[in-house]
Amino acid sequence: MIRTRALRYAYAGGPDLSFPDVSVPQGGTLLLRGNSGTGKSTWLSLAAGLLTPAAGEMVVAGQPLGDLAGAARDRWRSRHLGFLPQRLHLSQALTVAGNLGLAFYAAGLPEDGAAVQRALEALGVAELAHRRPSQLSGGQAQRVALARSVLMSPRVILADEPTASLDDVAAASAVKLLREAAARCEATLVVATHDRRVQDALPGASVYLLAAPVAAREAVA
Ligand SMILES: Nc1ncnc2c1ncn2[C@@H]1O[C@H](COP(=O)(O)OP(=O)(O)OP(=O)(O)O)[C@@H](O)[C@H]1O
Repeated sequence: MIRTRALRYAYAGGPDLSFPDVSVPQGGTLLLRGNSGTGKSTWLSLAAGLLTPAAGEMVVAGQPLGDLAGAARDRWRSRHLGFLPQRLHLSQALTVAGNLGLAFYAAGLPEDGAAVQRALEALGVAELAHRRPSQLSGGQAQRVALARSVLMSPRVILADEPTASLDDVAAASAVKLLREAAARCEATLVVATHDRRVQDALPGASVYLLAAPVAAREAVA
């Protein structure tokens, strides 16, 4: 589950962002919509505990994030959160399997090769385990990154613009994979996007529309 109340974030020298209150049950789907610059990536970073809000409360997978700091926050993120970033951040120095193994390292857990294999199989990319990320197509790399994000059976999966620069067929497939991965983990799924196609592919999602920050709205007026 995810619940926020009166959430705000202010970048130093940047806009003051206010977010609508959100409430999604465990296993539910949240679609964060909004034009470029409305704060979608910022909201995801707040939910991941990578940024600390200027004001307000955020509870993610039952954990009030304000109660966590430092190492405890990093441990919580590594164990309970799956993150599919817009830029996939796969290390070219490692194989596909090695990239997934890093998730265990980050969580302070011994590497579980069988779990890596299972995650790759579930996403249909097990035969790519020994390749380098540079040897993958865009769609294959996204599947690998998704396998990495669900490796720990997270309580929450955050996806940032998962359909950016994909054609209609690939976009529908990316959203379907995300939905299926979330269902397998019984995770809450959050998709942040300005892509209207995603909403059609996520029937039943709670939709929250982010508005432009106040300074930007005044600049347009
Ligand atoms: N590090 C930063 N310092 C100052 N301002 C920032 C910083 N990062 C983001 N911003 C500003 O905060 C606002 C929200 O940015 P954010 O990246 O969260 O939006 P977004 O909705 O994810 O955009 P996009 O769809 O283009 O990725 C924008 O006005 C952006 O310029």
